[in-house]
Amino acid sequence: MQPFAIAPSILSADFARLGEEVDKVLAAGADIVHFDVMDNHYVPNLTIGPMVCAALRKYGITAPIDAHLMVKPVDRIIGDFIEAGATYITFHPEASEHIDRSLQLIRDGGCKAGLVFNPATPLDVLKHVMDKVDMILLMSVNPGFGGQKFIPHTLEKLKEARALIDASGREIRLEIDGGVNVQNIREIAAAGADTFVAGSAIFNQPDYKAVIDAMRAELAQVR
Ligand SMILES: O=C(CO)[C@H](O)[C@H](O)COP(=O)(O)O
Ligand SMILES: [Fe+2]
Repeated sequence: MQPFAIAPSILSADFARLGEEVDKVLAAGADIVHFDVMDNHYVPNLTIGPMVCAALRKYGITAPIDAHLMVKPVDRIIGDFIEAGATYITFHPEASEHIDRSLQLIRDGGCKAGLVFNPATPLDVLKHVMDKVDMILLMSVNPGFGGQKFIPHTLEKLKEARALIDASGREIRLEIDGGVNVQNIREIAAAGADTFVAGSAIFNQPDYKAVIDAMRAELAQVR
């Protein structure tokens, strides 16, 4: 199993001061920067794109950037995120005509590739592409907005994904995204997640370090 990682979603950061916000959350102990890309087509919201990812790299952010693409069709934008310095690039199977090809495009660009599953999307396709994924991201809300409530059914799905990862023997991160907070992170980790996206739970509080420390204290009770 991968070491636990906390990945603040900058969707809930102050976009007018984005560089400072990312610096601040990394100084507070975050491991990965979760970067939500929404296209007002695949999801009903519009956020940030590869130029902002490149700007964060230019500003000096060296931490891993986890680009969560909620974009359809996805293939055309993959190259832009590779160029922009993303570390992980994940996409939804519904947003790709050729899932294997999209994963290969990401890997050929030197990035880590991942698939994202909405709450009602089954994990079936995974068995055909397990050798090409470095991350499996389970959505615990319907994608499009921050600040939604965690869907409890996702805990069962996490156990299913954890079993598939363990059986594969590969080093694959199991990430959870949506409604994660200090109160539920321990149960989510116990169900098999190792990478925790949290947007509103961190950025809506004045002291990011206090939230991240509290999350780590919960995680320390799992392993
Ligand atoms: O992908 C997302 C929404 O589509 C976001 O990453 C997610 O919602 C994080 O926000 P919060 O922690 O506030 O739920
Ligand atoms: Fe996300």
